[in-house]
Amino acid sequence: MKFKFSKMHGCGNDYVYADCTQQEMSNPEAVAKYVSRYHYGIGSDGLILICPSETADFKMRMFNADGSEGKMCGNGIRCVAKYVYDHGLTDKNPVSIETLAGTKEIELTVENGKVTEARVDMGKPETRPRMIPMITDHYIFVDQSLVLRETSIVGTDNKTYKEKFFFNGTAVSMGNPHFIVFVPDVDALDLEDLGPQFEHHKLFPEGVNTEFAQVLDENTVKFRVWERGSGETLACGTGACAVTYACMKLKKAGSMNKPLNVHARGGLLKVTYCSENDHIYLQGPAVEVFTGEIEIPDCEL
Ligand SMILES: N[C@H](CCC[C@H](N)C(=O)O)C(=O)O
Repeated sequence: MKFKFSKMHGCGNDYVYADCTQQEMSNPEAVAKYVSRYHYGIGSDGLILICPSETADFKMRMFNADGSEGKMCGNGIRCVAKYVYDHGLTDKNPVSIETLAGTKEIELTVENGKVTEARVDMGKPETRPRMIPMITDHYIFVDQSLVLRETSIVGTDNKTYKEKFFFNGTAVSMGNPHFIVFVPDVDALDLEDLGPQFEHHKLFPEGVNTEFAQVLDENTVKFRVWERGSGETLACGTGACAVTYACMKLKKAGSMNKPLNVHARGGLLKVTYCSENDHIYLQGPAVEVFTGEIEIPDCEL
């Protein structure tokens, strides 16, 4: 199977993008696994398809490195908007893109005919447990935060994890599930060890993206992320929005209608909570690195 692709990233959260406006791709789950392998494929956090839509200008389908389909991708949707504008598929600005988490509107910043950054209306954050989804039996809430105390957990992958860990976190959905844990020093964490324990915790029946956040001052927070289906990535757009909402809800940082500076390992995202419509707005760069064509042996699919 052969297809043309564009390699793009938002703050280092990189995906392989395939233009499927003329022809759909069969078994994208298998393609996502192949292109994400860092030494045998192209190397990426996953695959994003740009598809036609009956209800919006375009549709985005995103697949994590393990082939699982995500409902929304904040860094990815900025790159989709850049792709369709730069490659002449549309001259609209703003552009609307349908996702499994609803249709999003993206305002483009254009310099010399190319999109350099974009601002996404990410919609409303959701914190009701059953909407995350999160099963909160046997857990307690402490001042709106969820306190996990486990002697040992068996994950949804039936592995038994760490004898004891204790975290105080907050769950927010941006159309996909996030659990935000505030820590004193994100750089001191061993995410390879911690990440899977949250991702596969029975508390989250559909898995979870986990952000470890460190407040630097009232206008600045930094975070690392262990993404569901992709592991640690250099940035997570929906995660930055979830972190911003958690910071405001717990009065740790940020203020309404003013951008919070959210530093991911791969770059800076500016996130604003608008009190007028309860929507969160995500602003950040979108970069096309190179284009190419790849032939994937049928035996790999
Ligand atoms: N791993 C996520 C999808 C990608 C989100 C992230 N890359 C972003 O920029 O929002 C999930 O399965 O819900």
